[in-house]
Amino acid sequence: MPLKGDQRVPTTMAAGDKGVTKDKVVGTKDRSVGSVAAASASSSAVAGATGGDVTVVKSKIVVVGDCECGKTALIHRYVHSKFLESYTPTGFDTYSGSYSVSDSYRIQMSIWDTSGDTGYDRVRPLSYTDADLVILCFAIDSPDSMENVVSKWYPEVRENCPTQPIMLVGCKTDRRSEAKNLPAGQRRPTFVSYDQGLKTAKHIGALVYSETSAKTSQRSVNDVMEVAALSSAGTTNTAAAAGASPGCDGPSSFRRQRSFIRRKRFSGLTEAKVHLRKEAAKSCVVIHSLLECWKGEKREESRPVEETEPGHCGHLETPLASPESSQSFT
Ligand SMILES: Nc1nc2c(ncn2[C@@H]2O[C@H](COP(=O)(O)OP(=O)(O)OP(=O)(O)O)[C@@H](O)[C@H]2O)c(=O)[nH]1
Repeated sequence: MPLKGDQRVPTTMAAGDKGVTKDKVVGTKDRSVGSVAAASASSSAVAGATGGDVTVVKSKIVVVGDCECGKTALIHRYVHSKFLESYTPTGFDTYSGSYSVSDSYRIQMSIWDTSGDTGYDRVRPLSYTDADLVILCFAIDSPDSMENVVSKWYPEVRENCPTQPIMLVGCKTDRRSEAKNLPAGQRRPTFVSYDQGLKTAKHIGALVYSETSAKTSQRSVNDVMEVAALSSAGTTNTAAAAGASPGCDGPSSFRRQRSFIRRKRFSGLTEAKVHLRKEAAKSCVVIHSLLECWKGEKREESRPVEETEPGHCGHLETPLASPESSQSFT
């Protein structure tokens, strides 16, 4: 069954609101390559658009990591504010979320849940197409899943997303406290420590390292997704918006912002949020001016020929393309 298009996005939201559209918009367990490619094509809309006074930027976030490490539970908790106790192996699923940076700037996320199963190793790479950011997960109660971050996931991500930011997320932190209450004599599982996670994040050049519990901490999950939204919107989208306007030079502030996100390593989510919010506000201004510039050019282009080139046959004025159609320039 092919993946369907999305998506419902609220038109008004408080600034800084995580503003999630709590709809799982696509819920297939489709394993066919074709449907993934189709979805990829439809979600490659990463250009900026203005809807009324609100600048909407689309971003694609891909979530990867070992089987059962907690990817689906993390996304589900964010989108539906509920912990998913049961385990159902994922094929490919996409979810939508919307994050309001300010009253006039919204990031519309397409969140791609993938399977950690090796059976999907040849198909999964299709999910990375047009990704703006990758969330790489492991479970803190599974040292193997962290080893696989370095030996399997990082190489796969870099092969398919050579420059996109990566966030490293250690899932299931509640298991640490759970283990403290184990009856005496019962074997305590081996955990990945916070420092080990941080070290791995540095090793792979991740933007930030964070630990979450989809079971007990909505806040930790929201923080991760907020930083993901802000950093994803600061990378490819601004490039797409710049590309939407071939005649307008990409402003230097836009280039600075992209390189800032690619260079930056944050010590934690709080620091990441503060910096990324500032950068996001700047990028909103940049995107808005690029779109205005592009619209101006379209107006110019669509003037009847005789106005500018006497002697040629005139042509009918073509209607102004909607901002969304700027995607075709990306
Ligand atoms: N205690 C605890 N369990 C969790 C947490 N997150 C996920 N789980 C459980 O771990 C199991 C696997 O979680 P999923 O989120 O489905 O795993 P996944 O990474 O999406 O797995 P695949 O679809 O196979 O790639 C489920 O039974 C979840 O309930 C968590 O934060 N704490």
